[in-house]
Amino acid sequence: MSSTGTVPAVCRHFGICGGCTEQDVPEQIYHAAKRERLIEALARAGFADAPVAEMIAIPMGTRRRVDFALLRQGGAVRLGLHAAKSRDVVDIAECPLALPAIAALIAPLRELVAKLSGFRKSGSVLINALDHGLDVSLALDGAASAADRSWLIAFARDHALLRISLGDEPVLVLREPTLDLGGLTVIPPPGGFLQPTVAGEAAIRAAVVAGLPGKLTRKSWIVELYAGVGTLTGALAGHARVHAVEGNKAACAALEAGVRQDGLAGRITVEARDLARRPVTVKELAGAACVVLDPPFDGAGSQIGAILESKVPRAIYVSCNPDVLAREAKLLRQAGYRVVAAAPIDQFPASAHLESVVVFGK
Ligand SMILES: C[S@@+](CC[C@H](N)C(=O)[O-])C[C@H]1O[C@@H](n2cnc3c(N)ncnc32)[C@H](O)[C@@H]1O
Repeated sequence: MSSTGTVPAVCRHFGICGGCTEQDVPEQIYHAAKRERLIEALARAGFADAPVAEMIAIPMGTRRRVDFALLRQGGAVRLGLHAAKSRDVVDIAECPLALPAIAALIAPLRELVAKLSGFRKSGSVLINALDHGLDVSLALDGAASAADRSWLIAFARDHALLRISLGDEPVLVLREPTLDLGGLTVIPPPGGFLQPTVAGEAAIRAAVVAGLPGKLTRKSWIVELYAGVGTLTGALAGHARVHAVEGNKAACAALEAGVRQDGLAGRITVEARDLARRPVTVKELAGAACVVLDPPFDGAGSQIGAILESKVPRAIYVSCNPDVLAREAKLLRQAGYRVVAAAPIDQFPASAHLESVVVFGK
């Protein structure tokens, strides 16, 4: 999207920080250009007249997952996002994209990591806002000392965090870090993947549920691929039985525990599986009413083949990469699918990134 520079950017770091490259584009032009990216991706796949809905807008100040980079340079610590197309860390004083509670931690976190002997030169700090507060996980490039752990504990108490962790190891849990995923409550692993905004997540969920086949019965079942911690799983289970497949073991364990805790074991089965190395097969897909897939940025790759060969009448594709979507949608068209609905969602406000949900039917 080309910047027109006709509205003032809201952040003082605009133009340097690589996070929000489109802040100065007037809203209407920005939303139209993003929707156009989905129209264009589907046209490239051979769906020239795909029914693409209006853009679902997400406001600034709502991002609930932020991964800040850390760099120690001389005596100072830089904390922020990378500069555009660079490994340089832009030291930030504000982040209007993030939830205010996350932005308020920027300065205190910088002070905290400066004191840590386990932080030598580079690292990162991932903040997830969950139902009742913030979950913070630090990745450092050295071994944390006992004193470092004491600093982390004091920081978590001072800022009333839910949990503070070193990588995936919790150092202190002050309150159960729960997350309501619309029909299922889970405790995500430290730093685990979450959709970046709550409103965007709800929009994805609504578009996926709206795309389900009309004639589902209690006995129908859905195969959900790349399920994460279950962002869509609980909502899907309200309509059919779900077999949820995910490659990250910690995410699977979180989802499985949530399913048991919420008494959904009769509706949802969970499988830890690397879909790149061991895709779900045509045989395993046989009889499913629908396959829902939400692959990582580089797409479903080798998993697509079995979907193409299967007789699954409906495939709902959640995408964060329009170029890969174009490639994989073309294969779906060649296998006899048409586009039933397509929804662009501004899950990454003020950036060129686009999230979309495309419903394919045979
Ligand atoms: C875009 S996220 C979507 C997660 C979930 N549907 C959500 O909305 O939160 C992609 C998911 O794919 C998983 N993943 C990546 N590569 C995978 C693979 N080879 N096999 C299985 N899962 C994989 C990631 O762990 C991540 O949970």
